[in-house]
Amino acid sequence: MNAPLDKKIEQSFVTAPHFPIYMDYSATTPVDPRVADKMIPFLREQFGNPASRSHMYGWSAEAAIEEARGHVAALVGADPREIIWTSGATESNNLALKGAANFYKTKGKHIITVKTEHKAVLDTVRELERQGFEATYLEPQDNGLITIEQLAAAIRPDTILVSVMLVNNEIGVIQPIDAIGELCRSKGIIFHCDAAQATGKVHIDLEKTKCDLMTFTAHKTYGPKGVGALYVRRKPRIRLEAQMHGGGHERGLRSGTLPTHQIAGMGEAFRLAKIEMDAELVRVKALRDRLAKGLMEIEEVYINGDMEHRVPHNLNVSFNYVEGESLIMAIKDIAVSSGSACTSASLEPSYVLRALGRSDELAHSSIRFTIGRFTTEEDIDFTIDLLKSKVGKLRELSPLWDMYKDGIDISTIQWAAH
Ligand SMILES: Cc1ncc(COP(=O)(O)O)c(C=O)c1O
Repeated sequence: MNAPLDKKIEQSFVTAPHFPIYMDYSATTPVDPRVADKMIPFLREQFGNPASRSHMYGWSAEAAIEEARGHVAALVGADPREIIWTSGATESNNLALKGAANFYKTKGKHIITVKTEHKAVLDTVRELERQGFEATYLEPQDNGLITIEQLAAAIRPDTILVSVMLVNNEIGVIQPIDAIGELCRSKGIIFHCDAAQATGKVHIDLEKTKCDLMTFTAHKTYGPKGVGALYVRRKPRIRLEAQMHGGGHERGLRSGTLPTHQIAGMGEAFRLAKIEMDAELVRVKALRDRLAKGLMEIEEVYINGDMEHRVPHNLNVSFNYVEGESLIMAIKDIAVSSGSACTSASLEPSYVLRALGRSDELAHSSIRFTIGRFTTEEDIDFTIDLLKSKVGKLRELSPLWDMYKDGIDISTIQWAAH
């Protein structure tokens, strides 16, 4: 099942003598060529260590880093001094959650998060539980969203930290972070938000939104992999316990020599996102609507997650009466994800779709289409035609589909146990 990667690539070339159409933008985005151009000088001439204070090499690297910090801050309405560089969203989530929990543990030991968060939050909270913290995992409604009433009901006198993501990586739904922020602030609780999937897709204004810690990563917004940032609010001031010790970089919060080329790339990616976001949202929404309309022409197709409170880049669809693995194999001409890419090594149905109340069968037969800056109308039309044809063919082989067509209610059948 888990063939080595070179074998998988080789096999995929056998069936598809070209790279498939990329529809997996939530796993990672291509690096925008303008971003790559911005990075190159820092790998060549301007290779200095930004912490070198005594010569031009260091100064020019430091200037690039501060410029990039300004671009990241500007996209989200923050002060540049509130941006701490990290290696990506996983590290930012770890620093935010472990850092805040440990700094404020004398105030209380209760943390609230949501069952549909990314593993970088869930596993970090689990680790904190092992260290003696207590956690509540909110169950989303069947549209993938939590309500403010649910959160209010879960808050206890010893709650110190709430972590709710902005945009879900599997279903693209947008959680109500303004209301969450208001509630947390009124109760004196720290609010962390994983916004890895949100930058360039949702307007973020941290001057207005009462969020204390926010996670970013470059590689979901046309920047390079391996670089991210954590927003740490200054007013009111949020304190963290550092998780990485060493040279005292980033005001002691995250030691380690800064990767200038990566950071310059993230800055450029976020600068472009700010300029181009509004036009891009309109274009991507038109593409997503075209895709949704085309796929809904197929019988027994269900969209997962709320369609209104959702980024236009995501369409997560369950194809009933089709075996998920067979479907993925049949549509190798497009690069998509079944559930989250981060968990696709396992064949477990997506925990996010399960949390929405989808049956294992429907969760298994779901495909996440995620599109973006370089997706074209031709890509969308190709995808619709491919899905129509392959779903039809797979259903021709399916006894369950025959039964459904004969009007038999499959849920009433008593299957023999093996
Ligand atoms: C919501 C969310 N959080 C965190 C991560 C991890 O990000 P990174 O790859 O930058 O560590 C991802 C990426 O899959 C994500 O989608």
